[in-house]
Amino acid sequence: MSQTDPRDRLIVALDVPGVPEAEALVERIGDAATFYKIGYRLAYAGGLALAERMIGQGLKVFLDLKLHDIGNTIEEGVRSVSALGATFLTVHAYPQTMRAAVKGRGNGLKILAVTVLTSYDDADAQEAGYALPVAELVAKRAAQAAEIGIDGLVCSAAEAAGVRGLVGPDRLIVTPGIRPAGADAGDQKRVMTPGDARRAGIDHVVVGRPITGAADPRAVARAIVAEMA
Ligand SMILES: O=C(O)c1cc(=O)[nH]c(=O)n1[C@@H]1O[C@H](COP(=O)(O)O)[C@@H](O)[C@H]1O
Repeated sequence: MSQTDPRDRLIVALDVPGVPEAEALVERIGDAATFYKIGYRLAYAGGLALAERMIGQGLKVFLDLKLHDIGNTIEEGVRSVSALGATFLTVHAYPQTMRAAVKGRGNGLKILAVTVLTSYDDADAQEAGYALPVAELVAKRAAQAAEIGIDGLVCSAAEAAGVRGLVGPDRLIVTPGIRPAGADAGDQKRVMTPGDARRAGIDHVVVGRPITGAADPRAVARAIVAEMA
């Protein structure tokens, strides 16, 4: 699949309980999507072996493991993940963690740093002990990530334009919290439509429930790709 295939802009979050459900969903979506995200729920239920099978079939896989640990553990863990052949892996955007992840990456794996989760607003950041408002915390972490040599950033689309200014044109910006107009936001607090996200200069959007919970996931995936074309 070429880097310029417009379908690659959509990453479908396979937030389903197990491998049979994930395989059924990938089958139903068919050629409407090329890129899938496997997070905790599926990774700890056979999802890593599934990831290798999907990669073998020519699909791209984003392993959303959001790693965060002491440097040595991160470096060696990222080395293990590199062998799986995934395209993206997430780590939390703490400087020690990001430096170690960059050291351990190989085999074409790109490291994405999660700045501030899209379910957080300023009150949530304050509750977690951060003095900075979310926008400033995102900016600080994005600047640190760029300096460390991280491949891309995960942030909300609302922050994408500011992050682009900080990290330059070569780093990837990947945004969850994307909702087609009229879709339920669920627990996401900083949301944007696919079209607006594209206009904000993001490289990939991550969409879960609006596709996985749809009566026709393939049609929703197609519509999202078309909205970003
Ligand atoms: O790293 C992520 O993918 C991520 C970061 C973040 O800040 N917010 C966020 O929602 N995500 C993930 O993006 C997906 C969004 O799913 P939906 O809200 O169902 O579209 C979920 O798999 C989340 O784990």
